[in-house]
Amino acid sequence: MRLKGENISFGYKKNSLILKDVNISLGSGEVLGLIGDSGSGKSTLCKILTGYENKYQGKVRLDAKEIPSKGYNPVQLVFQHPEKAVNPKWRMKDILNEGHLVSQDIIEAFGIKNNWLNRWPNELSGGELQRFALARALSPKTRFLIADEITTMVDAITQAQIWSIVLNIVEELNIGVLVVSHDQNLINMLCQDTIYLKDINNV
Ligand SMILES: Nc1ncnc2c1ncn2[C@@H]1O[C@H](COP(=O)(O)OP(=O)(O)OP(=O)(O)O)[C@@H](O)[C@H]1O
Repeated sequence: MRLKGENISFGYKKNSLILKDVNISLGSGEVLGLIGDSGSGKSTLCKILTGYENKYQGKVRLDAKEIPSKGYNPVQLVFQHPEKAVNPKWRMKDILNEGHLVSQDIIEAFGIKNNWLNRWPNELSGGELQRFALARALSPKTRFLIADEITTMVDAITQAQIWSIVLNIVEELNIGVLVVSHDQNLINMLCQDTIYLKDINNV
């Protein structure tokens, strides 16, 4: 399976593009890096690839098809701020199992402790919350993971731990991953290939 963005152009305002004719292609089981200056549109491209932003020009295709707009999204986005991706009025066990019942294997792989499950989101650290966000995103129905600065908020040891867990799971499930980061060393360590996004308004 292949996720492709073809000739993607997008601007938040009329006559002011942020992305211009961007092409990106990610296959099952591949780990692709996306690097670029701050403001070059990396997060915007992530939202387009996952269907959260749909007023763009160009095509996003999963094999030859559009990403389904209803039901489970096989292209899952996890971003830098897990606290913004969860309902603050839900307990962690409900957040975790919102889309599907997350397997015990995945819960254990992410080191999610039993006593975290009854807590509210504001009772966990950013790194702990991110483990929940990733555990629920890596469902058996997920085909691609768009990882937008997912470990920027944690220390180097936790970063290495989280990525090692993610890479094991995506390998097992043959999921393709887009790794978005400012950190060239991290990208070099994780990715087989990298694409660079230029800030088209600052060249
Ligand atoms: N909702 C929005 N409305 C208007 N402009 C926006 C919106 N979101 C982002 N932008 C602008 O679009 C540009 C690209 O933002 P984006 O977050 O995609 O960049 P980025 O490459 O991910 O940046 P960073 O590395 O700093 O996170 C920036 O100039 C930003 O100010």
